[in-house]
Amino acid sequence: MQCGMLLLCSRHIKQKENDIAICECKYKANDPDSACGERCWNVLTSIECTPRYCPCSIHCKNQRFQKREYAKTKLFRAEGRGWGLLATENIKAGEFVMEYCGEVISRTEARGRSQVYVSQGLKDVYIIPLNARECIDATKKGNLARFINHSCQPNCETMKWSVLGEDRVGIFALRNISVGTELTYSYNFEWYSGAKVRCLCGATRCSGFLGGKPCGFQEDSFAWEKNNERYSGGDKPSSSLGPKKRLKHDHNGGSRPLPGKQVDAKYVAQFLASKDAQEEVLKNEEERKEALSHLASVYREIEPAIEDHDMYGPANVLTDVAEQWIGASCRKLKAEFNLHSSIIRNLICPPQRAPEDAKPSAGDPDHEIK
Ligand SMILES: C[S@@+](CC[C@H](N)C(=O)[O-])C[C@H]1O[C@@H](n2cnc3c(N)ncnc32)[C@H](O)[C@@H]1O
Repeated sequence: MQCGMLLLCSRHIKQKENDIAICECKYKANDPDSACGERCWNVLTSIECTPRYCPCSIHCKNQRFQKREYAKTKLFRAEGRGWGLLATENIKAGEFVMEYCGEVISRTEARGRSQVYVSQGLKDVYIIPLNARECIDATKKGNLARFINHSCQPNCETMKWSVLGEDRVGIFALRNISVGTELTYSYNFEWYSGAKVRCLCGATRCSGFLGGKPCGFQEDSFAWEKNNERYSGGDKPSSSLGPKKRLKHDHNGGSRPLPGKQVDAKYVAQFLASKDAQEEVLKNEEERKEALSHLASVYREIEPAIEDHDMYGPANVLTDVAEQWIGASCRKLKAEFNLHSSIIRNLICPPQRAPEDAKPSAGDPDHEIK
């Protein structure tokens, strides 16, 4: 199997000078936030400043991955969940907790490895997605972040950052975390495991199992193992906790389900009185189909970026990708609106009717054309 690089090591690819993002911050001694704080353009776009290029030089605060500015933590035995990680200092909301380190491998490699791990009887899963093409595997090589357990109501989250031109994943506090609290984040991404693991996070709104999102190679079945409460061995989950259906790739190539309820325009058109009205509705239906197929082709093009968005939030979607998606979505919505409004308009207020049809039958005020 081909093995990728290890994030624990410092640098692998030399970043091209042209690709270095340089912010416009100016260090002011009386304003600590001036040196690459929350207002820094790089911070806002989840990019770490590059040493020697940052205008704030040694004062730059936006090199947390590079300088390993981790929160203080310690391992503890988490009941029923193996090892876990505790905060040994107060951590403020938004603070960087630590990087998720491990081997960077392709998604194909991750699938292969996960099958090998399952066959070797390894129960704990340490593979998380890095971007649309790669994963981080901390099974054999990693840092303390590999011990952070899942919670359905987590106090931390994962976020993708660009560090010296490479994607890296960090754990960040979602809220203020006081000393002695267990650190958790949601494993709500592709679940690289052979079995669904019963969640013991104890949250009131616990989803029941680890790994919320369906993953290409994962079977839609539970591996019921005896005498192991962590692996769905005990009482069976209620149907609401049952396996989620995997999203199938639809005919349009998108892995997203398209809207369920659709008007059957051809069927509706036959009830319209005038030929003009029928033609208008059918023309709008054609435009709606075109817009839908355009949206599907845009989706195919930008699928990797959309997947990144799902994993790490809107901050990671490039502007041109977002614009393409919004443009195609708006076109589809507009076409749908035109279709629906033409149907309603032509049903309620037909443009013209033949004189015979238009004549209300005597003594029947309900049939009067308004
Ligand atoms: C990244 S490891 C976390 C560290 C792990 N507890 C250990 O001892 O090495 C992920 C594994 O921990 C266990 N785990 C994490 N969160 C859990 C939870 N909420 N309920 C049950 N098991 C959990 C599962 O076995 C999962 O595959």
